[in-house]
Amino acid sequence: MTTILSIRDLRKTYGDGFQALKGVTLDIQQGEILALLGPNGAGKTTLISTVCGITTPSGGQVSVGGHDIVTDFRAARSMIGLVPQELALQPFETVLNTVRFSRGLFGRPRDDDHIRSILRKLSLWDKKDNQITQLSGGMKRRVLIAKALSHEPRILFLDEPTAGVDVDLRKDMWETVAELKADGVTIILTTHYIEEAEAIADRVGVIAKGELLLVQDKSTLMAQMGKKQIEVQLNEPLTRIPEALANLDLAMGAGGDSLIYTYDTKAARTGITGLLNDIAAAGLTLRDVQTRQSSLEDIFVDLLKEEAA
Ligand SMILES: Nc1ncnc2c1ncn2[C@@H]1O[C@H](COP(=O)(O)OP(=O)(O)OP(=O)(O)O)[C@@H](O)[C@H]1O
Repeated sequence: MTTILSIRDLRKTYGDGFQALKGVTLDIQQGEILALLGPNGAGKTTLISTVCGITTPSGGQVSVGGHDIVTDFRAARSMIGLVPQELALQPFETVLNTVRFSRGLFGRPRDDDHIRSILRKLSLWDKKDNQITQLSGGMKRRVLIAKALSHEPRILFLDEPTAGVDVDLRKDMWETVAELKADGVTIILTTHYIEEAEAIADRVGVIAKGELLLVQDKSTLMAQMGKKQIEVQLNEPLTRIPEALANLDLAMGAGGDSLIYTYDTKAARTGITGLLNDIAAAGLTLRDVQTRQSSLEDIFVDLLKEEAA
């Protein structure tokens, strides 16, 4: 694996003294999709803006394809495409000219074949002569992506690509991101939507109050999510777990009137049938059974709670 973006101890203190980034360290591998999750004000946009040179870092280093974003800014920036949160577009310009113009801003020679292929990929070719103002919100978002891809960047930043977007359009956007990845583009996106991270990311990072709390493979996180608990409520409270159930790795609920069994939802055998049989064989009778599943959302909320404590 090749590291395409390396962020080391990145700090940002705004002019009013507010510390928006408190030493973020992160390596991004070529071709991966990383989703950055975090509550409002966590520092996600600041992180992206700093890497893209819109905001100056207060400390730390960032290099893009080996180019330092401060001392070798042009080379670093030319490798990056940025899709901002706001729909900042010239309303009366045509789609084609808007995207062509963006490429020119990076000093790249005109290449209509490349622009055509981007517009085709983003299903915008039919609209190439339309003014931006004639497009739907979803199409405008696609134009922002086309602009960001116009100069052939290797890394694409998407800042909340589906904020306020309906479900169909969100799924559409996920497909577009998957196609870009298939073309070898590295993608870093910020999102408030946990299901978005679940749907498209290879890795998930959680950021809060300017600190990166966790970065992990999505599959590892999903394995954590895959845990489910079954709580068996008993008619008679226990003082201790009966000997006959000792090999089941059970926990006793508060007050001793329930037994809690944790299992992996993805396992071929969950062991629930055996559990219920063994409980009956131990002479215990059930009053009720409840199941609980921990989700990425639970993990996320717990992390933020720990951080606040
Ligand atoms: N120019 C600025 N001057 C002072 N503080 C700022 C400035 N820009 C952002 N901040 C503060 O820095 C913090 C991080 O903001 P940022 O926009 O990076 O968060 P975010 O994670 O992208 O949030 P959201 O999810 O709401 O977009 C916030 O508390 C914000 O108020």
